Amino acid sequence: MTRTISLRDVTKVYPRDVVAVDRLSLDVEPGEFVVLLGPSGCGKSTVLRMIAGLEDITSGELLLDGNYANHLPPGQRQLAMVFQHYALYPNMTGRQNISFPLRIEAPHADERTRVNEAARLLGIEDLLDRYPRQLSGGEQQRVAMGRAIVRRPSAFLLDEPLSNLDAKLRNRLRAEIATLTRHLGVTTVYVTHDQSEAMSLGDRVAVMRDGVIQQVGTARDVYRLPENVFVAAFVGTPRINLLRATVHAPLDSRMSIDFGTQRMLLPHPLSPDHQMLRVQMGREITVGLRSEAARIASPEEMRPTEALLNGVVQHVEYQGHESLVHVSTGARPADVDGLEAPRPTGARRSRGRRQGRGRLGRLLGRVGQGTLNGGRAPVTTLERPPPPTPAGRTSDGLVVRAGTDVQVRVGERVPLLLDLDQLYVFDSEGRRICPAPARRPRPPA
Ligand SMILES: Nc1ncnc2c1ncn2[C@@H]1O[C@H](COP(=O)(O)OP(=O)(O)OP(=O)(O)O)[C@@H](O)[C@H]1O
Repeated sequence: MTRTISLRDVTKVYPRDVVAVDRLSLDVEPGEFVVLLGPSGCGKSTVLRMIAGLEDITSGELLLDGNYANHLPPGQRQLAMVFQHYALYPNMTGRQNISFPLRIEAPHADERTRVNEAARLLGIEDLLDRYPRQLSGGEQQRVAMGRAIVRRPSAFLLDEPLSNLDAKLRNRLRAEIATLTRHLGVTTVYVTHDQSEAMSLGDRVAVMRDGVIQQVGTARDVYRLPENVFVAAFVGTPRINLLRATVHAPLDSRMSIDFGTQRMLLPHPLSPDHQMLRVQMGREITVGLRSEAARIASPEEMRPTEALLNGVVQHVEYQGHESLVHVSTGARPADVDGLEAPRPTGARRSRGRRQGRGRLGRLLGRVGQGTLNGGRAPVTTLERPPPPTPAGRTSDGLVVRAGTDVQVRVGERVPLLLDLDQLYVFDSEGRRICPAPARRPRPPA
């Protein structure tokens, strides 16, 4: 059996008025794998713990298979939770650890078949007689998973189960968890602050910030259609380039986006999306461009949907199959608050960041650095070239993906062709206005 998990307007207030979760609603369908993704302290674990029954719900409703479940003790919820810290009993073997929940439920039953079955699924049959200290981190986490699945739960709640492991092992176990939960067909809610983990695991990803869900969607949707600048900045590597800009819309000439040192003329006639920008005239906007939306190429190669910018190469990250080129264009980077919440080493994190800020005020604020320059469609006006920046300084560089055939040197001035179909614009409150909410960007050529 697998379950539906529904949260309706759920709020959690800890002592001293710390609002950890704020009117959160989410429906997880039977067999679905949903990832809660967000920076440290945004309330992910609290949501999981409320579903598990380890935290009381301050207000709102938890429904399990449509039935009100706020009051059910953890043991009656038939949910299995796996934590970041494996929490194995050190004086028990793998087999004893895995069988422990069964022995609690039915002390005299023979649990060997179920333990063997769980061990086979996890590929740890040979490790059952070892103690935790004789197991690697990945093996310990498999035993912890074994302890969770042996009860044949109707849902898994996984709280950063891989974060203590090294990157290689994490990737491997990630794939194993995806295969295992699919095989078992069990509803899964998985918490992580690692966006690449979220994107590779979940049927859907719920991006959280300050106790509030910002967007729920497939990995593709949250990447390609971020509803606000926070989601755009939190999801994707390298981080989306974000630039401050203004819309210039004179009655007698073409509309443009100004980045300060460079002006990007919008193609005429305006696309429906670009028409939406007219109302932003005079207000500050944020322009977002992912690294794959710009290319270093000669202006003669410019396509009708591209715009030209010039920049100066600041730094080149060689990645083998490609290079990430940091280019200074002289535009002002936009900041998004809260993306980089420091991750405490202990279990608890900072609190009470909510006071004194409106909801939308909190939205803007948290993006890291990113730099972009706007250039613009069929015609780009370079009013003045960007000033060269000291070599090695990359914080204000627009990051552009380049193939291995593109050879550039630090300090070199390069043309950038920007794909306008992949241009995001966010209003002064951080909401995406372009592509318009009902429209989708075209896939890259
Ligand atoms: N028992 C508690 N008492 C008081 N405040 C708490 C308690 N547990 C969590 N908090 C606060 O609630 C907020 C959300 O915490 P939570 O652990 O849910 O965040 P998280 O997104 O899971 O973070 P992390 O990724 O670091 O695990 C934080 O501000 C945290 O300090």
